Amino acid sequence: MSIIQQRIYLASQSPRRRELLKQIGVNFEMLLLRSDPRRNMDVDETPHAGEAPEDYVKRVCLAKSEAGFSALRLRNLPPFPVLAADTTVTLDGKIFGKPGNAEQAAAMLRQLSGQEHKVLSAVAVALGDHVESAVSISTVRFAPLDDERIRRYLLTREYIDKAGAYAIQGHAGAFIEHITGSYSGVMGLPLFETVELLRHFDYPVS
Ligand SMILES: Cc1cn([C@H]2C[C@H](O)[C@@H](COP(=O)(O)OP(=O)(O)OP(=O)(O)O)O2)c(=O)[nH]c1=O
Repeated sequence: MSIIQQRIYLASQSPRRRELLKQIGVNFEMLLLRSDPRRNMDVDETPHAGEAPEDYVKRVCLAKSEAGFSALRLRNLPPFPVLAADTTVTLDGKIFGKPGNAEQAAAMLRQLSGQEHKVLSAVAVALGDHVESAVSISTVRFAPLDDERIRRYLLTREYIDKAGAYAIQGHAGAFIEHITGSYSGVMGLPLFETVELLRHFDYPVS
């Protein structure tokens, strides 16, 4: 007989992931790894040389969920499943993480302009040695963006903290001519894959 898990932890600082989980009625608690002074579990988010984008996003996501589960142990919290995610944008094999400043954001948006890119979102759940993950891949085609449009977008500051320097759920929604895949995945947490994984951990999702 399987045990029904009534609670999960979300190991994420991302407000988008919180919103998306709430949207589907998942009962979760936040696990803010970076706020734990005892931990030295910073996840290595630097792409390794020659690492394929899909391998990269999966590796980082698994590392976040495993670091999250270790943090539970350190804090003597009850061992419920820990969910984590990672999102990256990729164009021509290049990985676009979060821009460090407005110039980097502008450079990313100029490259995405008029092109089709992929958004990879990995989700992972860890409960001790039981760790599972899935990757959602979406294709997004941007309209051509001239410098003036990019300049105005940067003024919204919505590029901050977003992979690829844009947020589909904000003003950049108007840049998108076409998308195939998962809207929630582009936003940071692919809900279909998330629910599938949670079921494997006996978490009841309607
Ligand atoms: C492409 C895109 C990304 N994003 C966001 C989702 C992620 O929060 C962020 C990518 O960064 P991540 O490194 O995946 O996550 P994070 O650092 O924000 O949060 P965590 O604590 O879980 O590691 O980009 C959007 O909100 N909308 C979009 O359209």
